[in-house]
Amino acid sequence: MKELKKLNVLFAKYKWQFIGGVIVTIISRYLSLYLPKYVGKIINLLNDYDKGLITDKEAMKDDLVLYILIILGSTLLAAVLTFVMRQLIIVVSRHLEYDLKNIVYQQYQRLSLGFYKQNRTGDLMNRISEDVSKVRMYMGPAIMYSINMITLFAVVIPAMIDTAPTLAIYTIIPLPILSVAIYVISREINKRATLVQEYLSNLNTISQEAFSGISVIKAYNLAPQMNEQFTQVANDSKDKNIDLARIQALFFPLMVLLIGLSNIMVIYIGGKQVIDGTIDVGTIPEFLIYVNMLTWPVAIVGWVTNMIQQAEASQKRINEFLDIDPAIKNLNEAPTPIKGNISFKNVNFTYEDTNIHALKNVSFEIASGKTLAILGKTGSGKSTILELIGRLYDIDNGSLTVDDIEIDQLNLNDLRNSIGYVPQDAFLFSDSIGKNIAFGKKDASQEEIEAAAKNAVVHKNITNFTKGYETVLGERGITLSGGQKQRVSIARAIIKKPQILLFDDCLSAVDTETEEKILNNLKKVTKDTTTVIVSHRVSSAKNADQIIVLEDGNIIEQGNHESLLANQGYYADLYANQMLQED
Ligand SMILES: Nc1ncnc2c1ncn2[C@@H]1O[C@H](COP(=O)(O)OP(=O)(O)OP(=O)(O)O)[C@@H](O)[C@H]1O
Repeated sequence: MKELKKLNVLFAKYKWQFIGGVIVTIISRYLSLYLPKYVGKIINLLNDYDKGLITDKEAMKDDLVLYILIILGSTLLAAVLTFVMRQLIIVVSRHLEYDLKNIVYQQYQRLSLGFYKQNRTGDLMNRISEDVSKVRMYMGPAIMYSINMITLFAVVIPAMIDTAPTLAIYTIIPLPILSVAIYVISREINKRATLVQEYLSNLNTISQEAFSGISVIKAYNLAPQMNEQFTQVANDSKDKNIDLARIQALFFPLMVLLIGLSNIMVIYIGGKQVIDGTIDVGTIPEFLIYVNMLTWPVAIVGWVTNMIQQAEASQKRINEFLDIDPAIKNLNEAPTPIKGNISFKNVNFTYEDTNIHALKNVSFEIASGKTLAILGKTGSGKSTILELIGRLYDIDNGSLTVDDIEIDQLNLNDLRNSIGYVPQDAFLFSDSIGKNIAFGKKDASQEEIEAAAKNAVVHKNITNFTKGYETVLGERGITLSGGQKQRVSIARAIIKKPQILLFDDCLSAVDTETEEKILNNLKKVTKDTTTVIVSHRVSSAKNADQIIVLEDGNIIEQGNHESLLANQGYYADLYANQMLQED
């Protein structure tokens, strides 16, 4: 229960509903005692009449009607209260589930990029859906059934002992056996159900990958292999389902058997006691009802125990994420407006998970409003520089300042708000193109959206679609070409009019002519914006105020187009090669 303690804060928020739920449960269980008591009385009355002990038939009839009305009234009231109990406790559990999901989601948003690189999306999704659902089972049904069972025991057992103590002991004996048996079975059911779940998720992964990669599958004629793989996993999944069905099939017969045994015990022992004259005949039906009232809650003890164990395991997984301190924290809540002077002095950076020393003693400066281009072979550390400017990671040592303030001393929100970032692989949401562009600026008008699209040279492509800016992208919407995606992503960044623009090789999928147009437009609209362009193409870099060339995390060349050409190094070679290709 250690892990579940974390939920107490949440429970406290709804304590009155809980207390109400407990009170209502106690009253409703108390009312349910009237049924067995009065059934017993009715049988005794009829028995007395049968033996000729009652002579006033009319008075007896009146008593019978009264008893039946009492049974009806108490049962009805108990039913209404049971409904209220469910309303209180189960509704609270849904509120708690909602609160918990929000807490987990907010924590996800706080966590740094490194966390997402280390954890699989499926796992993140599972903790917020599957695990939270299992915890809800503890917060709702498990607690409700436990309260129900405890109160039922507290009222029924004293009533039984009060009526017939010996018979009560014999009747109660088989119940713990039932409880243990159900516990063992439901544990096995859970084990098998978990396996079924795992196989189902394998099946989902295979089908999802087959659908997403359908073009590769068709091009390589891999359909038969995929079929075979799918059939294999589907077969395993079916076997696991059958295993589960087998054990589930045991559950109810076992319950019926044990209830039957308890009933026989009541009739056998009770019958003997009636013959001995120690109890009335009406006590037998009264006890039969008690047994049936107690069986379900007792059976449920095993089930509830399992539910709590599962919730404990799930909450442990949730806590693992909740307890993580984000690697990147905002150390300054005071506003720090950003102008965009960026300076790297002997910056070193190593990726913790791979231990790759991605930047080695990197130094350069960009004045506000100037453009820096970064070139270099793949894996040389270009994107890493952009990630450090966006403070997605903190540097190991050296100094990285923006407007002469160490980057970690800036208000993180101000820093991020001042940056327009276009990643290497443009990610667009399954929403309209217009909304995807406006994502960079919440209150953007249609004119602003179109102006950004025009500057990113994608406006014409968009207006060619039948629905224009309303065209929905994503799984069920249309898919844009690589170059179109990149340009929509650029429009999203520039609509924000940021102080710093970071372009991570985001012109790679557009032809050089369009690239030229975009860069010229950018020059006009981002006059005061510090721009960093990562590229493999000299054409993207040649007009920059400053160019650096990286190799294996080191700056090997630094200057502008002319000085680097004169240098006759990597840049000059690259330029010569690329000019040759264009010719
Ligand atoms: N999140 C990460 N975790 C661990 N290592 C990483 C991570 N991102 C990049 N690296 C490693 O750091 C080095 C520099 O990567 P970076 O992405 O900065 O290169 P790049 O110059 O932008 O390459 P490309 O031109 O292919 O995009 C590479 O060796 C890469 O494998």
